[in-house]
Formats: sequence, C-alpha cells, structure tokens
Amino acid sequence: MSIVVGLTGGIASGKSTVSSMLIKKGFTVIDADLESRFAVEKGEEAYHQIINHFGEEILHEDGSIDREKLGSIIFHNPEERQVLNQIVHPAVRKRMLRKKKDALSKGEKMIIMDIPLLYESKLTSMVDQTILVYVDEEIQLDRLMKRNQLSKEEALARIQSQMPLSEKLQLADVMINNNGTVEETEQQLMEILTKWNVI
Ligand SMILES: CC(C)(COP(=O)(O)OP(=O)(O)OC[C@H]1O[C@@H](n2cnc3c(N)ncnc32)[C@H](O)[C@@H]1O)[C@@H](O)C(=O)NCCC(=O)NCCS
Ligand SMILES: Nc1ncnc2c1ncn2[C@@H]1O[C@H](COP(=O)(O)OP(=O)(O)OP(=O)(O)O)[C@@H](O)[C@H]1O
Repeated sequence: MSIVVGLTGGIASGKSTVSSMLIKKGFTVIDADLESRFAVEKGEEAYHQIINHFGEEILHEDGSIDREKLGSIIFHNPEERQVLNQIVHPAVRKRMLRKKKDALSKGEKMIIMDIPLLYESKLTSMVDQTILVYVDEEIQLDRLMKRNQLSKEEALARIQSQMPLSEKLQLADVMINNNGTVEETEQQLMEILTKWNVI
C-alpha cells in the first residue's frame, strides 16, 4: 500500500525547500506549479483560453505567456484570479492525477503531491495525509519579497490571494515549522518520515 501525501503551505512558506529534500531521498514529488506551467504552454487548450480572456497583451514577443504580467493582474483582482483558476486548474488536476496513477503503479511506498492550493481548491480527496509547511507572516513576507524581488504591496497581494496559514494550520494532519534554519526543517521532516515508516 502506498501513502499519498499532500504537501502544502503558503506562498514562499518553504514547500519547494521541503520537496527538494524529499526528492534527494528518492521520493517522487508531483509538483502542481510545474504542471501548471506545462498546462499553459503554447498550443495547449488553456493557452488559447487565457489569450481569449486576457488578450494578447499578456504574451511575450515569442508568443509564450508573460507570467509576471499575468500575475500582476490576477494577484490584484479576485474575479480575474477566478477566471484564470477556472481555465488552468482542470488541466492541472488532470495532469496530476495521471502522474499519481503512474507513480502508484510502480508500487512506491510514498508519493508526494506538492499543491500550494490544496485546501483552497478542495483537493484533499486526492491525498491520504497532508503536511503543512508554515512560517510566521513577517518571515513569509520577507522571504517572498527577497525571492521574487517584490515590493511589500505586491508581496502582500500574493499572500492575501490565499487562505491564511493560520487557517491551514487547523486543517493539516502534520506540520513543519519553517521559521528556523533549513536544517531544523529537515529534522522535522525526518521525524515525520520515521513515524510514517517510509525511511
Ligand atoms: C499567476 C501565474 C501566471 C504567476 O506565475 P509565476 O511564475 O510568477 O508564479 P508560480 O506559478 O511559480 O506560482 C508561485 C506561487 O504563487 C501562488 N499562486 C499561483 N497561482 C495562484 C492562484 N491562482 N491563487 C493563489 N495563489 C497562487 C502559489 O503559492 C505558487 O506556489 C501562475 O502562478 C499561474 O498561472 N497561476 C494559476 C494556476 C495556479 O493556481 N497555480 C498554482 C497551483 S495549481
Ligand atoms: N528555513 C529557511 N531559512 C531561510 N530561507 C528559507 C528557508 N526556507 C526557505 N527559504 C527561502 O525562502 C524562499 C521561499 O521558499 P520556497 O521557494 O521553498 O517556498 P515555496 O513554498 O515553495 O514557495 P511558492 O509557493 O512560491 O512556490 C526561498 O527563497 C527559499 O530559499
């Protein structure tokens, strides 16, 4: 029996940091952000739907989607965000389920699905257990501003586009506190994996 784990958190809370640790240990991680990039590549159905709604202004010269431009629209406007979600999420869900099926057929002990919007999009039925990677708000803001070179206002708009981490804490099966060092985070992860008997 495999265990399917949903890895989630808030923007810049440390999901990718934890998922790299899991990949290094040899686990399969199915990444929703990555799948959402594939889903909007030139020629994909979602690509055309995005242009139909948002216009050609959101394209780079080579015809690919300018993610920065699209982000600056949808993180400031809930209606536009909902439109984008309705276009992209079904395609992402389909891709994730296909990858999950492939991984399950290989009989792996544990499969991880890294899904930032696991709770917002009500996808918990896709997984058996959820791990929440959380940080305090000030640390989240600081790391996000630094990583994406964003102003405080832009970073806050992104954070506020998601369910607050304090609410996600009520929903998670297990939690990793990523306020400290990367080593401290890895130690918490190891404790969880040991308890689940997968390492
Ligand atoms: C808006 C887009 C173009 C911005 O692209 P960009 O390369 O700057 O960011 P990236 O895709 O790496 O996402 C970074 C983080 O932003 C957050 N985020 C992304 N989309 C959303 C959204 N619709 N609502 C809330 N948070 C979001 C997530 O925490 C994600 O990890 C892109 O995020 C997108 O197409 N979003 C819609 C699809 C989606 O919901 N993806 C998230 C997981 S399915
Ligand atoms: N424990 C830590 N100490 C210091 N910096 C950290 C720590 N964990 C993560 N970071 C840094 O914080 C930023 C956000 O981390 P990461 O990219 O793992 O978050 P994420 O949850 O995957 O983000 P997103 O939702 O945007 O995909 C990165 O620049 C990362 O290097």
